[in-house]
Amino acid sequence: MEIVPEEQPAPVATAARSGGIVVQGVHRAFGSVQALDGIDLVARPGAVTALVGPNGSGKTTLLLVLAGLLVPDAGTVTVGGHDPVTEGPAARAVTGWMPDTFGTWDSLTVREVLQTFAAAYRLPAAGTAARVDELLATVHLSEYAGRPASVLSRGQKQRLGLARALVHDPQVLLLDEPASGLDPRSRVDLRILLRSLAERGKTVLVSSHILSELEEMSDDVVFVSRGRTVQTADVAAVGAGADARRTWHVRALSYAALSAWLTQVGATWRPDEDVDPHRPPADGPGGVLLDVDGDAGAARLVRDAVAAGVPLVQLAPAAGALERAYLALEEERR
Ligand SMILES: Nc1ncnc2c1ncn2[C@@H]1O[C@H](COP(=O)(O)OP(=O)(O)OP(=O)(O)O)[C@@H](O)[C@H]1O
Repeated sequence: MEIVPEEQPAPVATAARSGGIVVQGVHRAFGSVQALDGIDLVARPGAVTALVGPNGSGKTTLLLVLAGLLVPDAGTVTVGGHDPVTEGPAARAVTGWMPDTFGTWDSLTVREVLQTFAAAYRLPAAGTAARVDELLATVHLSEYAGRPASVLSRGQKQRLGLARALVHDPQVLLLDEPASGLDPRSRVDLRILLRSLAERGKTVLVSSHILSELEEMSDDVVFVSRGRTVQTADVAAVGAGADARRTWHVRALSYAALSAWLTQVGATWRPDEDVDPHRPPADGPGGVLLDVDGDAGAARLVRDAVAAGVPLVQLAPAAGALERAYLALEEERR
């Protein structure tokens, strides 16, 4: 039985004990580049945790450490209750890993790729065929089962990589940019699949630059920069900054009426990106970007615009909550 010292903070101890991920003070350098510089992270079982940070901030390096493919220079790591360095086989048995790029598996069919991984994880041969069929159906590759894996498109390869990561029904799933190359339908499928895995108690850690997508599927978010964690947050709480001043897209059936009214009431606005500021629509529809104080301010805007006869058709935040939080953090760190 694994013993977690009592003095550890509650979320850390819980995540370590119950099949989550715990990273504490991890360092890893490549020559003179300090890719991880004391990073900390907790990913809970039963939740999707988003790993967010600029290019080169250490996300892939961290995921490689968690997958047991890179040895950290310092710090401690627990994945599904095991240390990937000292308990490699046990950690790998509970970990599914989807890298951002794949090899080509030149001589194997799509089905054989999954059979090979099933054998590597020592799944009982009797159940393998059914498991492989189930996974191929999950990632919508059944019709490609007999085709060489090397001829798959980029997005299809991503989906095969996801099936590969799931082959042994791992407790912990590590996904590096899983949505890149996926078409819109496959992105929705990915989101639904990751949510359902979390609901089954799995620990899902996913890195991506598509913040709107992460916002829809994640429970927690860990922002990293220069190899360190800069903030950890509950995604719902990030979205709850309802009082903050932010930019909205506002669109009306008459751009002229909208812009004239906003000017008259002294609002801070500018033409939206699809409007040519030198030739604004004279009597057609069009939109503006408008700075408004909080959700209450947006509600007042709609009320006043309608009362003034402006034919409003759309009011939407110009960026999602996660994107705003990310940009604000980046701004702070400049
Ligand atoms: N094998 C390597 N050899 C040398 N430097 C490396 C190696 N792998 C990563 N690095 C460096 O470590 C830093 C972190 O890289 P990493 O790939 O972890 O970032 P990332 O956050 O995943 O970036 P991206 O969002 O662009 O995928 C970068 O400065 C990168 O150049």
